[in-house]
Amino acid sequence: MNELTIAMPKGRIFDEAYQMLLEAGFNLPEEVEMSRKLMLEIPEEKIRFILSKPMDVPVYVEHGVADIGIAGKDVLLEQQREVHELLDLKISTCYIASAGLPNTTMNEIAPRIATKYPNIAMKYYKGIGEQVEIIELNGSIELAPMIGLADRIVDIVSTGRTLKENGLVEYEFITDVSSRLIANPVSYRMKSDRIIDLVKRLKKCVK
Ligand SMILES: Nc1ncnc2c1ncn2[C@@H]1O[C@H](COP(=O)(O)OP(=O)(O)OP(=O)(O)O)[C@@H](O)[C@H]1O
Ligand SMILES: O=P(O)(O)OC[C@H]1O[C@H](OP(=O)(O)OP(=O)(O)O)[C@H](O)[C@@H]1O
Repeated sequence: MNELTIAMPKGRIFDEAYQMLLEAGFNLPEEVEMSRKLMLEIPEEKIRFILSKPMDVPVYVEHGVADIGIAGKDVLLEQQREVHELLDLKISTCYIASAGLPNTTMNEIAPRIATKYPNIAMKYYKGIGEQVEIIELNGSIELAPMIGLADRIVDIVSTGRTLKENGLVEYEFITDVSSRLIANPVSYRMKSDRIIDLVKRLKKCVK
């Protein structure tokens, strides 16, 4: 049996994704002590996990150092990497929307959009025929309209709490997001038995 290297996102997605693998019948330690270890070997299952930043999962998979990975659709849409998307796990669901201060219109000449997702935002505004200036930020995106840096933000909404607590309102829904199982195209051919088995088992656990 081939060994499978799985790139797992640390943070929000990890627990749900790991739980799904347990439900799919993989013999993994129930309590993953969240040590500082970035690589976890599970010899009984011939699985090795690498724990990475969510944004980096597709990088490891595209380069083939991980055979498969679990990544948010937001990250996949933003990066457009050469990976196969095998299954929608329907976990860590949220959506991407535009938001801003209430009752405001966008500056007509060069509206400014703050976001962690420059490609998604640019594609969206191009699609609706708006020419915008993108301001890329790495977090706390909601600050941008509050302090006059941008007319709108394009960001993830889950409960809506961050928008609300910062006095912002949602303007346009852009796209739904959930976590996906992705594979390196070469691994998919070379380790097809293992990967197809994994997909079949996970498919049964999708809720
Ligand atoms: N409320 C949410 N905010 C952000 N991402 C969410 C949310 N709900 C689900 N997700 C999913 O989780 C992923 C981000 O996970 P997480 O927040 O752990 O990482 P991150 O914010 O990119 O990492 P870091 O803050 O460590 O740089 C997203 O790519 C998205 O698919
Ligand atoms: O609708 P909600 O449930 O409030 O979730 C949405 C918020 O969560 C994420 O931020 P995160 O906590 O990752 O912080 P950061 O982007 O500032 O790092 C996202 O960028 C929103 O700000």
